[in-house]
Amino acid sequence: MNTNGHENVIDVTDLRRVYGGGFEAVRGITFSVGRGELFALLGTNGAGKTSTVEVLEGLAAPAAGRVRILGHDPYTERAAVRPRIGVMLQEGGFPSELTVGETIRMWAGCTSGARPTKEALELVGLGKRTGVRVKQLSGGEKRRLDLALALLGRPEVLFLDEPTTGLDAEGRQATWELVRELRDEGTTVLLTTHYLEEAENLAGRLAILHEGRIAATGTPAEVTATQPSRIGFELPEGYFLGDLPPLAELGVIDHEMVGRTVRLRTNELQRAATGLLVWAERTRVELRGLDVRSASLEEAFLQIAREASGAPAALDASVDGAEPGLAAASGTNAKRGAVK
Ligand SMILES: Nc1ncnc2c1ncn2[C@@H]1O[C@H](COP(=O)(O)OP(=O)(O)OP(=O)(O)O)[C@@H](O)[C@H]1O
Repeated sequence: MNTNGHENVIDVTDLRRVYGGGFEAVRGITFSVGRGELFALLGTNGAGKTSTVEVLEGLAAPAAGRVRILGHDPYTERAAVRPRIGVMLQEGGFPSELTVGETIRMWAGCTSGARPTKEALELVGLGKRTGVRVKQLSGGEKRRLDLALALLGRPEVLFLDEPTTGLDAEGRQATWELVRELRDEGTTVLLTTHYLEEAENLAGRLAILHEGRIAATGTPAEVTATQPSRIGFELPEGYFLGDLPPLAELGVIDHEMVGRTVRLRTNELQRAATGLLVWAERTRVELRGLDVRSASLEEAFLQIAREASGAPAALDASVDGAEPGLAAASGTNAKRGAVK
């Protein structure tokens, strides 16, 4: 049971995974997912997402720690767990000479309580492709066939490893819609993705993995709230940073000025924005290009990954859309200061 009194369908405690040769890809992670929740695992390439999910799916044993899926050990009690879960691997391997219809019928033959194959294919938008050989499907269509196979057994728990990679925008939206419907029907979903927008749209909670450890976890709003908000504007000609109200008093934690563009970071967005606007009003100046924004999940992700690697925070990430760190690394004419 979790703290809300709901049954934990996925329970992971101090999980470690070590590959032959001794490389520790997962270094002690703990999280749980309640029934009907959609939990996203995010992380940079090689962070350990697939290594984690494979253990949860019962495909590999943990080196240490405890994993329970629906109350069972997915590795040693595979027979109890497998019929109740659906797995969409990152790379599904289908016999390429079979047609879509033959593939799903073959799968249905091995699945207890399978949905009608026509229904599963229609759910993923492949209803009209039954006669097509798998080798003739596009990459996105293959991903959708993978999803149809994962859904076939009406799973209580669905593992989706990068389900929308290779899908066009329309296919991605359709998959999101389907995943939302499944979640609303009570399916518990564990999703790994590189699309932060996908996690922001679908996940009730998420964890950001970095080098085998959880660097941040919570609801998307909680994770983004850990990152400072940003304000950017053009300082009018004839004005200098020193003409602004004392930035520390506005709750600004650091700032930089590149040309006439001022960028600030703050954990007190309303106070900082109000202070600046009151100053501008009193001084009768216009703050051109004023841009006030909370961190997005993407910014939070990039910043958390940077911090976890020991790199300094980037000031200019959201104001002009540059990749965080680029200006900090190369901005020779940038004046930058931490606000004491
Ligand atoms: N079979 C293996 N043997 C040795 N090391 C491996 C093996 N599989 C993965 N690794 C290593 O484990 C680490 C985690 O890999 P994993 O595939 O879990 O990351 P990921 O977060 O899923 O990455 P991606 O986003 O690129 O899919 C990486 O450093 C990877 O090189």
